[in-house]
Amino acid sequence: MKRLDDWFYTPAAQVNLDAQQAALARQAQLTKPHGALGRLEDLAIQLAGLQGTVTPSVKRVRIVIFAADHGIAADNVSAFPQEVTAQMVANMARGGAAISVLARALGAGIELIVLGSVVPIASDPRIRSEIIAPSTANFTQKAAMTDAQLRTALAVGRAAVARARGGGTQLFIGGEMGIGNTTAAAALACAYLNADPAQLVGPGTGIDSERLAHKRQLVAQALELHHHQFKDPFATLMCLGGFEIAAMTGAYIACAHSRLAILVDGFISTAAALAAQRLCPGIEHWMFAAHSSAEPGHRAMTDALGLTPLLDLGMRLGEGSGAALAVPILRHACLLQSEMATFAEAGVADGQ
Ligand SMILES: Cc1cc2ncn([C@H]3O[C@H](COP(=O)(O)O)[C@@H](O)[C@H]3O)c2cc1C
Ligand SMILES: O=C(O)c1cccnc1
Repeated sequence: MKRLDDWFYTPAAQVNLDAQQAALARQAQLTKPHGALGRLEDLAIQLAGLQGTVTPSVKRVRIVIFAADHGIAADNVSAFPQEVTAQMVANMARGGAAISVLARALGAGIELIVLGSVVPIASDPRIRSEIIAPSTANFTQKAAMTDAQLRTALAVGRAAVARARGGGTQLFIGGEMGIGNTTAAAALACAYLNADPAQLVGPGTGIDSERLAHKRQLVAQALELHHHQFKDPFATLMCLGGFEIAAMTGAYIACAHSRLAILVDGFISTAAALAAQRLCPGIEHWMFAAHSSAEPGHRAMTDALGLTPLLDLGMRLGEGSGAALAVPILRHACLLQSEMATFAEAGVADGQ
């Protein structure tokens, strides 16, 4: 049952406009032609507004990976078998996944949370088990999850942000692992954007054109089955989402409530961001889009959120990997804002 006083409907915190204004003024005094640092200037100014300081910092980065299996995987929508979700979580715990390498290189903290797995995950202190069910239901037949399951998933994300906040995190990255989740993400994108599966459903891990046509057909079938729910963003997420997508949605909303900047990764993360924006208005001001995913349909979502991706490396991995690669850009934007000399300090003549 929808209750408007539920925490996830609370609008995002207001950005600190005074800090943003002060950062803008400082940019004009730094020893460079006005605007010469391009988007790095905008990033520093936005971060100043989010962190409430003229000298923002994103030294302390937290990456939280949410993993879960999907009922829709039974319909052959991925190039890989469903067991890969659990196998990749184990790989992440051992430090061998792409995101493990990137997190190490950044000195970023990483947390692994499993919300649903068809393969039992061995007890491992590096993996947090928040199992809701082995997988979501197949959304071509019924709602992917129940109201209670969605609330639990959202709360798992919120709790992860509370732990990150407690550790002094300055930038939050959500990553995901879940075979079949590009189908769920595409279905969500179609529902929230009222778009055609032909435009937004793509090959994910790399299926051929015949299976892609089948994947589009399944999404169209799910949209037909659940369309009467699409006026309600919560019910839309319940019908079409995944546990990991919903947890990421909850995490993003908690960031926007607790004044924590969000770096959004690729296709699946952006679907979670879109869900978050429909539940929690204004959250897009707390977000940066890290990169353009090669998955077609990503662009429609970043456009709808009003976000311009920082990188375009042709990546289509997920795990938070594209976001990790964009961290140095944000870090350097902050360092330039904080450490460059002003014209007055350096004795350099200012321009007009
Ligand atoms: C080895 C491997 C590592 C991954 N890391 C992220 N994904 C990505 O691929 C999956 C989504 O694609 P689809 O919808 O086609 O299944 C997700 O788990 C996503 O994070 C991976 C996929 C595989 C196979
Ligand atoms: O951009 C992503 O997040 C993505 C794209 C394809 C497969 N897995 C993840």
